[in-house]
Amino acid sequence: MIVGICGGSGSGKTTLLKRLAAAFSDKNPSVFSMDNYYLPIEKQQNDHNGIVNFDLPTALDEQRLTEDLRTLAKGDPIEVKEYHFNSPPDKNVLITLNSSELIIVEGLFLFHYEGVRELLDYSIFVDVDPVVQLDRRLYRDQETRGYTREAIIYQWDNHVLPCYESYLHPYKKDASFVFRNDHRADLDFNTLEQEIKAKLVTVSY
Ligand SMILES: Nc1ncnc2c1ncn2[C@@H]1O[C@H](COP(=O)(O)OP(=O)(O)OP(=O)(O)O)[C@@H](O)[C@H]1O
Ligand SMILES: O=C(CO)[C@H](O)[C@H](O)COP(=O)(O)O
Repeated sequence: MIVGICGGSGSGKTTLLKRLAAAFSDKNPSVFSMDNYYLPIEKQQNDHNGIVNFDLPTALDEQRLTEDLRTLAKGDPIEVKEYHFNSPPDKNVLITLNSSELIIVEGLFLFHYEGVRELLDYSIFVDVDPVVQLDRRLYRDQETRGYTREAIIYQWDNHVLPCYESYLHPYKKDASFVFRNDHRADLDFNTLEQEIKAKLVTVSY
């Protein structure tokens, strides 16, 4: 069974993925991020001001992501290069990921990529106030990426928000579960866990 976690930047996709992986540790789930499929910087598109826009579906290798998910769904292992924003592509570590009866993947464009969407047995949309998301992004990008506040706000207004409107929000209504990642997160997590448990009984590869 493949569970896909989608949601805006800083909404809490990775946090939810880790929490689900821990809750279903008895299944030894395969977990990974769409971020591993970012194309190298020279293949990224610039906006009208010459600033790289990482928030476009073309920023990633959609075909390879789709093929890898298909391979995992068949029960075969895949090899992926783990993506780290600040490290050059040749420094990214190649890891082998074994398949499992439970595969959990997170990423911005999972629902937008049609081939990926069709492979998902269960889809989760992580929903949180955009003000909170921007706060988290300001913290992350200043602390770990060394961006200025001005650069982060520019990216937010010109790349991240338009991306949300075009490639994320339209799919929210069709998600199997909308996870409210605020004071209701624990409540929603309990419901979500039960739903996935029930679904696991009906879906198997
Ligand atoms: N329910 C929550 N309460 C408080 N903080 C949270 C919650 N969920 C996530 N966070 C925090 O918000 C930040 C972003 O979360 P996370 O990394 O999971 O988001 P993401 O959608 O994967 O985005 P990114 O790829 O930018 O990290 C992290 O610092 C995480 O610890
Ligand atoms: O920073 C980026 C890629 O590294 C992109 O701008 C994207 O918005 C990140 O999304 P997320 O916060 O969900 O990883």
